[in-house]
Amino acid sequence: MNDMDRLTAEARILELREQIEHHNRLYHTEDRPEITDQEYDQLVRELQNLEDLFPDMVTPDSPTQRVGSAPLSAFEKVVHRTPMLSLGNAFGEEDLRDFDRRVRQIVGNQQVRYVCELKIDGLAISLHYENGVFVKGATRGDGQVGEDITQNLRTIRSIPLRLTRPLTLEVRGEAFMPRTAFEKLNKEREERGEALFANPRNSAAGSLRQLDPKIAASRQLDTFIYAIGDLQGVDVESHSAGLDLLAELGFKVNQERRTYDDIDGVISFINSWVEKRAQLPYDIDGIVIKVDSYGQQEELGFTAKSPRWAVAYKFPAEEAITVLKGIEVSV
Ligand SMILES: CC(C)(C)c1nc(N2CCN(c3ncccn3)CC2)c2cc(C(N)=O)c(N)nc2n1
Repeated sequence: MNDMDRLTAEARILELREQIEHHNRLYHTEDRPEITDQEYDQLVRELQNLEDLFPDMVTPDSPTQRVGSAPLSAFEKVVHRTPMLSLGNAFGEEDLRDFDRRVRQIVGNQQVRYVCELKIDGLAISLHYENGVFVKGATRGDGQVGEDITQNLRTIRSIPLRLTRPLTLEVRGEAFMPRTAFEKLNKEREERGEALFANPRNSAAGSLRQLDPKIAASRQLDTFIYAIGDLQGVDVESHSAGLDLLAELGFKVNQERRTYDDIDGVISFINSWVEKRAQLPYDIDGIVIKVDSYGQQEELGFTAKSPRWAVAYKFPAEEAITVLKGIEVSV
C-alpha cells in the first residue's frame, strides 16, 4: 500500500468518499441500501487507511470525520439568522376549521392547498451549509439563540456532511431517537443502575447535550428535515417542492406527508393517524398543517411568534384515567 503514489491515492480517496456518501444517502435517507453493512464498513476502512497514509488529504466533510475526538468544555451560543418560530396549536376539529377560515379570509377566494406532516416528537435543530458543506448545527434554544452542537450533529448518519449540490442554505428539522434505540438505551442504563430517560424526546435532547461527541455517536439518533431557510439561487414555489428539493440534496425527509385542497381532507388525514401512530418506529405528538404555496405564506405572514400559514394539531395526551376518591377523572 505504501508504494501507492499520491495521485493514485488522491483519486482513490475522492472515489471512496463519493461512494460512501452515496451509500450513506441510500441507507439513511432513502432506506434502500444497495450494499451490505460489511461492504460499507470495508469502504470506510479503506478510506481510513488511505487518510492515515496521507493525513494532509483529510477534509472536514470526509465520512471518516463524523465523530470528533475532543469533548467540548461548553457549547457556544448561536444566533439564528432567521428566528426559529413557534407553531400555533389546534386541539380539535373546530380549531382546525377556524384556522382554515382565517387563512381563506386573508388569501381571498384563491384555491388553498394544505400540506400535512407528521409532527415528530424530538428536538428542533437548525443546520447551516456553505457551498454544500455542513458547517454548523444548533439547537432551537429560545428561537433566537441556540447552542452550537455541530460536533454532535455530525455523528448523525442521516445528516449529510456534503450536499449533492454546492448550495449555501440553512435548513430546519427535528432530531429524534427511534423507539427501539430508546428502549435499548434504557435497558443498558437500568443494567448499569443509571437513571432512565422518560421518553425518546428526552433521550434525544440529553444525547445532543453531551459535551463528548463519542456519547452522541453511540446513541443512534436520526433526523427529519422539514423547512428550508435562507436559500439563494434556487427557485421553489411551494413547501412541497421545497421538501422534494431537500430530499434531492440528501436530507432525510418524512415520506408520510399528504396534500389536501380542503380542511375536510386534513381532518381525515389526522383521524387516520390517531390510531396508526403506534405502529411508527418513532414518536409523533401531532400533525403539522401548512399552507403549501410560498406566495400565500407570504400574504399570510407571521404573528409575533408564529406563522399564520401553519398550525400544529396536537393529539390528546394518552388517556390516563385515574380514580381519585371514587371519582373518575381523565388527566
Ligand atoms: C417551519 C415551521 C415554523 C412551520 C415549523 N416549525 C416546527 N416547529 C416549531 C415549533 N417548535 C418548538 N419547539 C420547541 C419549543 C417551541 N416550539 C418545534 C418545531 C415544525 C415541527 C415539525 C415536527 N416536529 O415534525 C414539522 N414537521 N414542521 C415544523 N414546521
